[in-house]
Amino acid sequence: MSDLPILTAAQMREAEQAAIASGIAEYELMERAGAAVAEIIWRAGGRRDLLLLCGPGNNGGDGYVVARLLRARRVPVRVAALGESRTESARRARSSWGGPVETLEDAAPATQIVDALFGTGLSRGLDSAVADRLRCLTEQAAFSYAVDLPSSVETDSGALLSAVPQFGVCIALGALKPAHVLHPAAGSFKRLICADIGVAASAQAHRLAAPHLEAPRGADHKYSRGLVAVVGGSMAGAGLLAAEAAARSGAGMVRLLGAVGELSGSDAIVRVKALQADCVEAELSDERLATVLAGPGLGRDQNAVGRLSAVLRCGRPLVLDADALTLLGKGEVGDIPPSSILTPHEGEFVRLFGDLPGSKIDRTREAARRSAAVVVLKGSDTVIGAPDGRVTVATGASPWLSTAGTGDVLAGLAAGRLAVVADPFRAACEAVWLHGEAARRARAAFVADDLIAQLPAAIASRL
Ligand SMILES: NC(=O)C1=CN([C@@H]2O[C@H](COP(=O)(O)OP(=O)(O)OC[C@H]3O[C@@H](n4cnc5c(N)ncnc54)[C@H](O)[C@@H]3O)[C@@H](O)[C@H]2O)[C@H](O)CC1
Ligand SMILES: [K+]
Repeated sequence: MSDLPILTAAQMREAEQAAIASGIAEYELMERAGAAVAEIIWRAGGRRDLLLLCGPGNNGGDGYVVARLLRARRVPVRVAALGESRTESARRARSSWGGPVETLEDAAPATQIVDALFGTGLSRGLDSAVADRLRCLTEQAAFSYAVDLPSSVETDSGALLSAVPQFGVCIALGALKPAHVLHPAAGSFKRLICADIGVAASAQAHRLAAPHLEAPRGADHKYSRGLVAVVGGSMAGAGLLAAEAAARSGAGMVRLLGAVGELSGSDAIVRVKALQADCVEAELSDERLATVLAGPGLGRDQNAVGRLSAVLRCGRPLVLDADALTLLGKGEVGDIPPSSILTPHEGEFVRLFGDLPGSKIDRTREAARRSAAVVVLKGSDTVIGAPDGRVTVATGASPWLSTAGTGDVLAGLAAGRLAVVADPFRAACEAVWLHGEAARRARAAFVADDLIAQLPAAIASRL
């Protein structure tokens, strides 16, 4: 998996303009885009009959290039257009096609369908007749492709501006856009391919890539590999899940602070009785501690407030999750220490940061800037933001992860990786990737404990 750049529509236009300024003609970019799309379709579909739906802008222009190139390979191609072409490049591509152009209403279905109606220039939802026709034709095709983006998705937010059919393949041109990684738009295709069209795209946002992990060195010992303290609480099972994940994250040692003797679990986890804030404070004064995690099963009563306050004062890099985030959102405890990792779900995020504007990427980036912490905004599209503006988005997470305790596992993993690598953004990225990989390996109908069992293999796969 590569860390592909993610560009907004405006950033993509800038990159395109820079390419044009460097001497590549705009029409040449359209030819490259069309050639990349045609090649992908040709390899998968060969000479199966194909219907191209072309819109009025440059996305439609790409479509006419695809039509011409596949016709040259003797694919039976038909083209249906939504009105006249409105850009110079699109008119040139249409006249180079030179073949018949049907209307969308009259076009008969085909084995393969290509949606080149709208790309990054879509400004509003499709008219209902157009959306209906696109859905019907796509559903009747055996192979379906969206050029750059499925028509109807908002490029920068991933929102659906009108109903979108399910496409087989989406071919992103030049770079990924937020809609390729953010839901619901990212759920409107089964497979995503990013085609290189020779436009250099540098971005602060990337798709999360598989990490490169390091094995311990010969001279390492349990403290040099990272000592993690997990501050448990009234719901002891959640704290134990997090501690178990931290213990299998590559860290050297895990201490679970809370009630002693209530739960089973790995004997490698050192249980320390620490029910009151002063006991927690004393335990967290250990100089060897690399990271402290608080939140899973912490509770929200006055005792929890006291213990969390001790955590926030302890001066170690923190991972804060669940109840810790809720208490922080209520303003009942101190501020978030810098260099922490916060792992909110949507509800916790809104309680902490309010209703921020923009896409999930924008909101996460802004929250990280405001809190000076790494923010992991969880979901089917988990976004990780750093205070300096870097963002990664994890795609393709197993829907089976929507089960109790998986958030506790992620928080424990983040704390463990933070203890190992001492860099909160890197640790958060590694934790999210390993969590997704453990879920992939656990396959279906798993519970949170099963993810923990998969962690050593997930880590071994990246050494
Ligand atoms: N960025 C690149 O490097 C390259 C991009 N290519 C392709 O170009 C499109 C973007 O093209 P653009 O002309 O800006 O926009 P669209 O084709 O998506 O459509 C704009 C067109 O449509 C009108 N419009 C918008 N919404 C609607 C609507 N709901 N109903 C009707 N009409 C609508 C709008 O007014 C414009 O007229 C990008 O995605 C790539 O596919 C290149 O060809 C290669 C380089
Ligand atoms: K499209």
